[in-house]
Amino acid sequence: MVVLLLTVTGLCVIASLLLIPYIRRYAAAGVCTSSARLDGKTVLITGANSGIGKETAWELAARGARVIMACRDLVKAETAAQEIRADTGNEQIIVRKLDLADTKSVRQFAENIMKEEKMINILINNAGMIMLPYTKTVDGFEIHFGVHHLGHFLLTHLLLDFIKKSSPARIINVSSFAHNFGRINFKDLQSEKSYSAGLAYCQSKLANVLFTRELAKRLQETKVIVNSVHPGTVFTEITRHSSALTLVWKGLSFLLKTPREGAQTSVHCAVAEELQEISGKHFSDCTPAFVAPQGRNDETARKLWDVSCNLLGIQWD
Ligand SMILES: NC(=O)c1ccc[n+]([C@@H]2O[C@H](COP(=O)([O-])OP(=O)(O)OC[C@H]3O[C@@H](n4cnc5c(N)ncnc54)[C@H](O)[C@@H]3O)[C@@H](O)[C@H]2O)c1
Repeated sequence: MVVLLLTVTGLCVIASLLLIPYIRRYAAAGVCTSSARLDGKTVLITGANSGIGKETAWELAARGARVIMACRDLVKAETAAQEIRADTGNEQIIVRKLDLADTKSVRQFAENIMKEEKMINILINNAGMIMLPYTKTVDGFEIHFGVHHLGHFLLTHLLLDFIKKSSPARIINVSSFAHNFGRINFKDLQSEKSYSAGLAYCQSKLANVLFTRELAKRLQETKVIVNSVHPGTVFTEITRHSSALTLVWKGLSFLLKTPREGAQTSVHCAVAEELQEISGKHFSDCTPAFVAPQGRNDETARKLWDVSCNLLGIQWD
């Protein structure tokens, strides 16, 4: 019994030590130090009406960018846009409807953007959620995989030629440290045989890392770079679907990053001059970060790409 208790305590201590760098608020280490301006550039951010996305929009608007906030809820998005316009004095904040859980909405959105806009210099695939009970997207995909991976995969595919024409350009996929606990279960990608909301989240965040890796390879001859990001553990409303997780988040809030701090790594990847040639990497606290072995597997990345194309009925060579 004593041995068991000591072992469990020891494991908890080791786990805490390993996790501390990922949950602790880095007052200085995680701040984007670049002073690059984005006047004349256009940025598109998904899920920009709250949390990390909203603060990313604020930061990039303050640097002079035209910011397109791609959101599900137009009322919330317009309220957030008004705040950003008032705070930054930048009137170029555009709100557009996008539901990543519906491929028709993604297609309509991309079509409208390419008609309305002259360029997209920075695409930030940020929208997300966690701990939903088993839910399917409009097209029948498991919600975490469908929104985080397939929705953003399709959006990027549809906009890529337009982004290439706007280059130099950058794509940022907001993933998570949670990718470390993920596995791509090709035998049950939609978690129909067994479902765990946590594992579905981890699988989808691993998919973000693998997508980044494969896309970077395919963009080698272009002036478009793509990187993934762990924003830190951030006190946002992302826990809204789980009251237990919301309690934990509130209890730990003094340790967690604020949304503004959580936006820093996305901002860094979007603007830092020294990243102009850096692609296919993963960042945390504005520095290159560890990628789990399953996130570095080229065969899995290629297979996931092909399977994603099949699921979405698209050709993307
Ligand atoms: N908060 C954290 O600790 C943390 C840690 C690691 C990674 N992340 C990632 O950061 C990103 C932003 O999360 P956040 O913490 O700011 O949460 P948040 O809930 O504040 O913001 C997520 C946004 O995504 C939007 N969204 C969700 N589903 C959508 C859909 N189908 N179509 C369009 N928009 C949709 C929401 O409306 C919301 O505006 C997510 O990808 C999340 O996985 C967050």
